[in-house]
Amino acid sequence: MSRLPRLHSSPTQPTAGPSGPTLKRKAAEEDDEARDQPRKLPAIGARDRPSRTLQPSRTTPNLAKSSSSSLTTSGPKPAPTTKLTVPRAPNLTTRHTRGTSAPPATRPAAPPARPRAVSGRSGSSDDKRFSQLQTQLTSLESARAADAARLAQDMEAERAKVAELQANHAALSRELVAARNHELNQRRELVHFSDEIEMLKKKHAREVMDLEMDVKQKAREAREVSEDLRLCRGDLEREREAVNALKATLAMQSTAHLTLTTQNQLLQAQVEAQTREIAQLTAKLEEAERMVEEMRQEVRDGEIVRRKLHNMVQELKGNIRVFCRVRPVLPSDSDEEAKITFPDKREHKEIVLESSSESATGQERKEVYNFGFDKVFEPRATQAEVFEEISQLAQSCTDGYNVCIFAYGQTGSGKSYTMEGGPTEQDAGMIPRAVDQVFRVAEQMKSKGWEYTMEGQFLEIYNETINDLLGAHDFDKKKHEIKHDARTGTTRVTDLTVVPLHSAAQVRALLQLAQKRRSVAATLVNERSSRSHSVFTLRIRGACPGAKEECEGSLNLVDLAGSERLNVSFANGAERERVKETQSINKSLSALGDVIAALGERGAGGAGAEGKHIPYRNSKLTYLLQNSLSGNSKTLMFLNLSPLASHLNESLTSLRFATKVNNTTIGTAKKQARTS
Ligand SMILES: Nc1ncnc2c1ncn2[C@@H]1O[C@H](COP(=O)(O)OP(=O)(O)OP(=O)(O)O)[C@@H](O)[C@H]1O
Repeated sequence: MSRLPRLHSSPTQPTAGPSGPTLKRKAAEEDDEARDQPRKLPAIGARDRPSRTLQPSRTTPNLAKSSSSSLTTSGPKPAPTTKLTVPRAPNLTTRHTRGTSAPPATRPAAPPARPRAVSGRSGSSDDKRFSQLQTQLTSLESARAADAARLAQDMEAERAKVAELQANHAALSRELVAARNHELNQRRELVHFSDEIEMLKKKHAREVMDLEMDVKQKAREAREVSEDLRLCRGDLEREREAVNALKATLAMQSTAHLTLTTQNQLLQAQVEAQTREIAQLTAKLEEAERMVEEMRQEVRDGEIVRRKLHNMVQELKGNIRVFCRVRPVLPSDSDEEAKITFPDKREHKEIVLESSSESATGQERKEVYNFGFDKVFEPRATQAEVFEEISQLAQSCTDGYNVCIFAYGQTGSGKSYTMEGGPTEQDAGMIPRAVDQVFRVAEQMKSKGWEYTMEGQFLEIYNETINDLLGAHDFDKKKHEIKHDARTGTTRVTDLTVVPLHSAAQVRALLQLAQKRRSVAATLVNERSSRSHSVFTLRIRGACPGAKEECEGSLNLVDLAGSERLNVSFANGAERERVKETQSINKSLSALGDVIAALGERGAGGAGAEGKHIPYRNSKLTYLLQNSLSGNSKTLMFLNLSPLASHLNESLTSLRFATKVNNTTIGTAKKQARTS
């Protein structure tokens, strides 16, 4: 390893690297080069071994001296031989020796040939010259002989030197071989170290790479860790805040806990006191409950008594009662107002109509018609005031009685207004108010142990045909029949829609639906509501498990068709249809009159009164209302009157019919009640 710096610092050795030749290859190349140029090896060896220099022979200066002297005299001057070339010395010496010891035979013969050719051109000068040359030649020959002798001596000396040089050469060759071997070893070592260095470099590069990756990985991890640290710090900060908040809350809670503990102790003391109080109160409550039960029983007994008394009052009022109502003059009315007065300001039971006519003598004849009914309502009477008078009947209905309220009067006299009313709450008529009342009473009766279920149906009788106003089908499609149950005193109409009723609002919606269907069915010549009877029936079933009592009542609210007489003499076309309607209306209304008259006769007693036939079957209306008119019902008739003078005659006819009804006694209504 100590030699590594030298290898790196050498200018001839390229540094190892991925692009340049490797040290090993370089050494191999140098080795090959050395083999190709063996003469340079001593120089390499000399470089490796600087201390060893080649020593010149002791005889060399002599040789150089002799050669120089011989050349100076006999040929061109030889090149200086200060640098001794060891291998040539023997060859030179050998040639030199051969030249001197055995000179070629041709060389001495050449000079005589040239004088021969010259002597041919000039005689004496040539001879002279020839003799000079002969002289020179002789001197030269002698000089040459001397030189030869001297050269022979030199040769001997040179040979000795050559032998010495050869010995030196052999020694040097051995040294060279040793140097080569050494160099080879060095090269091997060099290659080995180069390989080692290469491996170390690769290992180092790998380690560096690994370390770099490690560094990157660590840097990444460090970044992640610092990010985590930052987040953790944030979390920590928040947690600290939360902990601080919790500490504050805890402090508050501790205070609150202390307060509550104190309060709790106080409350426990109170609870104990109250427990004692409760025990006392429980005893009192049990006593009170016992008393309540006793009072409930009293209420139930009182209710039975009230019903009996209520019924007695209704009976005293008469089973068919008649209320007369005169509508106000409307802005649309163009006719003169009739003279109608109401003299009974206290009980409101009288109505007086006055008419004036001219007698045959031209005198004014005044006629006064006085009528009395159960109640007479002036035009200014409100719907609420009218209903107040009939609310008792709605009460009877929940008590298990059949109640029938119908409106009678000519077209436009206010029947529909009285029964159904207008759109506002204030204008609501008898049907919605009666239904409200029934639901209200049913609710009140709950506290007395009564539970009610209700159902409703709505039909019209048009031209003696029953139509279902709550049905899903068109009018006049289904045939409906009226069925009476003599045993229960109830009436059913076949295939009629019966709707369970749960609230007064639902009943109002049903009434609106029915009204819409009637207006859809109306034509130009046929104001259907005026030309048909409509009957809304509310059936109520009540049960009082405590009293082991059940009851079933019904409320029939009837809006009759207009009762005016029509001149039918010359009817044709559309009028003929109207005549048919009027005839059927008249038929049913006169049938109603007949039924009431027959009932009156039977009620009045007399011969054959008991077995008097009541012609209920003469019209659909009377047959439907049979149970309501036969004494098994509390019946109320509204007589609606027009205030106009032009309607006076119709009003008088209606008043007479109503008086007949009012005077009729139809028997005593029976309560539809069962006890179990
Ligand atoms: N007491 C009243 N107060 C105010 N307006 C009334 C009163 N009675 C009736 N009317 C009005 O008189 C008009 C006719 O009344 P209504 O339609 O009730 O008569 P009707 O006898 O039912 O007629 P129809 O037989 O043709 O059905 C309606 O516009 C109604 O609002």
